[in-house]
Amino acid sequence: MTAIRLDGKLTRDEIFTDLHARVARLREAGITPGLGTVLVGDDPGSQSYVKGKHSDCAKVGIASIRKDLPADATAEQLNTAIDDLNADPACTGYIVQLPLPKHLDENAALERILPEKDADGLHPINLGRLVLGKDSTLPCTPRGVIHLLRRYDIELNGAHVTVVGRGVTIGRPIGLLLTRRSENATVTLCHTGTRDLAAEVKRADIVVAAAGVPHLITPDMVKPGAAVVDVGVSRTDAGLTGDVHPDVWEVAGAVSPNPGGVGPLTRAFLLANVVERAEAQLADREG
Ligand SMILES: Nc1nc(=O)c2c([nH]1)NC[C@@H]1CN(c3ccc(C(=O)N[C@@H](CCC(=O)O)C(=O)O)cc3)C=[N+]21
Repeated sequence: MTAIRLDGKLTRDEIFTDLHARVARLREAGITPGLGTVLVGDDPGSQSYVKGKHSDCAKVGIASIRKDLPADATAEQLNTAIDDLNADPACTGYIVQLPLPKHLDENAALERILPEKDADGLHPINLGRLVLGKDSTLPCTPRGVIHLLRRYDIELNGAHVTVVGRGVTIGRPIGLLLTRRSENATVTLCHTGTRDLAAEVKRADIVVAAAGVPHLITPDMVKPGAAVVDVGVSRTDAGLTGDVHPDVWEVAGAVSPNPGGVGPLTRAFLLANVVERAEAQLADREG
């Protein structure tokens, strides 16, 4: 038996079709959504992600603004780039690409972003609103995971989801989304301190692997028929390697591969957040 493939690229294309139409409507009303990116340094992974985000923008008609700083940029230079985007009316939403070089403070950078321009949904105000159950800009990768599962009719209501990894971009926030009444899942969050990872994964109807450890999830750990979403990615000598061992395809009912799974959806929901911010601006203007 081999698992069905949760196809992130196909699903991304569907989202782009919808966004393209919404962007056209905004432009007719005189608002062009604009995505800004702040990239510090020349890490090849980050360079390639940022490039991908700007080429996605071109596909759906969103303007894009790049601010690239050298690896030795000072906190003042970073603050200036953030303040410029906060003040720029052409930028309706933006991100500071993570990770930042070690000498810069990521939390300080995230907090400096105007919450209404936070395209990542990682500003403390937006994360706090999510905890409180208020409308907020949602983190892109968790949104992508949930959209992909729903797209392939994988039942979330009552499902047991085991999340592996406690990072701020996925592991921490995805539990907040999945345990809302609208998703109604039960979530176990595992990390490097988890005593028996295999047992926690084995009980899951859905496994979300976001640890960044190559092939951490092996077939013996997976309940037959479970859905496995591979979010973690590592750059190895052999190329990009996900957290899920390829033999898991023989046991699982559905697998979201990496690459080709959640990554394209992270980018799609980044654009969706930018479009939604611009739509909110339009509603304010007309309200
Ligand atoms: N402020 C911030 N926001 C982020 O959303 C953010 C970030 N920092 N830092 C790094 C991570 C990583 N991330 C990815 C986005 C797209 C792919 C993606 O599209 N991957 C393709 C392959 C692309 C390739 O080959 O490089 C795929 O999975 O098929 C992967 C990873 C966003 N991140």
